[in-house]
Amino acid sequence: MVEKRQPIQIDEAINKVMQHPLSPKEESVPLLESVGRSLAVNLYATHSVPPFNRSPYDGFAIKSEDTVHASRDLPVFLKVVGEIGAGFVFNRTVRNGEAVRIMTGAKIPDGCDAVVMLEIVREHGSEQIELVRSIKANDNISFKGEDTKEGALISKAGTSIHPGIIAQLATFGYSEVPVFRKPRIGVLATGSELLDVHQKLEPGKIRNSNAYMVAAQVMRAGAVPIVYGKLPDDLEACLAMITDQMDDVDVMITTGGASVGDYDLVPEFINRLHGKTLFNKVAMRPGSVTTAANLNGKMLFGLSGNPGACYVGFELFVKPLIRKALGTEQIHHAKSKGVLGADFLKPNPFTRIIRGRLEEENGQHVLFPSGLDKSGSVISLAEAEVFIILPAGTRGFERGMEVDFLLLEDQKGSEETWKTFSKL
Ligand SMILES: Nc1nc2c(c(=O)[nH]1)N[C@H]1C(S)=C(S)[C@@H](COP(=O)(O)OP(=O)(O)OC[C@H]3O[C@@H](n4cnc5c(N)ncnc54)[C@H](O)[C@@H]3O)O[C@H]1N2
Ligand code: MOO
Ligand SMILES: [Mg+2]
Repeated sequence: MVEKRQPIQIDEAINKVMQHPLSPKEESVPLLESVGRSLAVNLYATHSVPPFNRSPYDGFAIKSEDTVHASRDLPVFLKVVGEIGAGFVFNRTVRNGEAVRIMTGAKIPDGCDAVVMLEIVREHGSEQIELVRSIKANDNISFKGEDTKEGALISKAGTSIHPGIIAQLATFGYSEVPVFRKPRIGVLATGSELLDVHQKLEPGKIRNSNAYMVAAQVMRAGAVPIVYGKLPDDLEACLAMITDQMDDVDVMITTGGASVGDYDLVPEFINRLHGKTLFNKVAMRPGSVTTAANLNGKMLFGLSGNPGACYVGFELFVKPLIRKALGTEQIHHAKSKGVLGADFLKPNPFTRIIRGRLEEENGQHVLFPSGLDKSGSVISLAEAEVFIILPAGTRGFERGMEVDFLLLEDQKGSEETWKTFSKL
């Protein structure tokens, strides 16, 4: 008689996984290698930006009081006493009646309180300029600290480093950047039907797509995949591989054999490894057979062999664990609302997670399935950019109804868990 498994709700399963977090660890990498990594420290401004008052234009630095009465009828003439480009400083205090030719980015000379653009002065040789209007104090000055003051918090630990943050890191002198270490995630596909990617098709066989799909999901989540390829449905071979490699990874993922069939070995190898099963049935479709276990303090996920179910299982249960290890609180997918672009009339006792495509129509998000909505479908994943969430219940869903969806590519994520989904 086949074992009867007790399904648990998605949020409960996530909570169980998150009770076994990986502790974030720090390392240091060269500035440009930190792109896409998770910042390990709060980034504070170690000096004001800009660090000195500077000119935002090419022009002349002046004392505004010299121009108070300047007009077309009564022009003011100033003596040009020097010239500074960006990176240079004028080495004495400017006196009344004087001006310094100044280029964008150069430090405002002491004694000056305004800049006039080249376009609005009349130059008489290189020695003298003529002004026909008055200039207000502080005109055309980029003030020290106007961008940020020394000591301000710029970016929080756990933020994914993008080009804008690279600019901050460079500004504050981080040639080496403290980042959270990427967790190492082992990926092993099981199944006697599996061929390697380079192999020719044979009767009854298919190529191993899950190992590479999951490896890519691991990378998208910010961790390092250690791909062990494939093994046949052979208990001893799988046990040997997992036992050998467990020390080398933070988390182990297997795909296939998670269900109740004759060659479904996941329950057995968890047993043999004295693992503690956290769950082996989740009230969702696809991915209902997703299994999670704790083996001697490390997590093992037995994801379904069906590619659609495998993909969903990773996103919902493994990704938050990785995100937590990368120091962020936004461990879940960003969530939004849209309307269904197609009917889903069959009611389901389990929450349905449809791999979907997002379109904009009249300013509204409209959600479409991205292909064949079956657990075993692999092609529908190509266009999947969202998960459309259809709550469990006794009714189907019609085109035009509003539902929640999750974004798969979004880097920022969300702190909200599944508890917050609307019940339709
Ligand atoms: N009697 C029952 N049968 C099944 C149940 C059930 O509750 N009772 N659950 C079904 C559900 S739901 C799913 S999902 C699948 C889960 O299957 P397994 O995790 O045991 O996976 P396999 O049986 O090994 O394979 C399923 C399917 O996926 C293909 N596959 C496997 N590995 C790969 C891979 N690396 N790349 C691409 N495709 C792969 C495999 O050939 C099978 O077609 O069980 C249902 N059955
Ligand atoms: O796990 Mo199965 O994918 O629920 O169809
Ligand atoms: Mg099976």
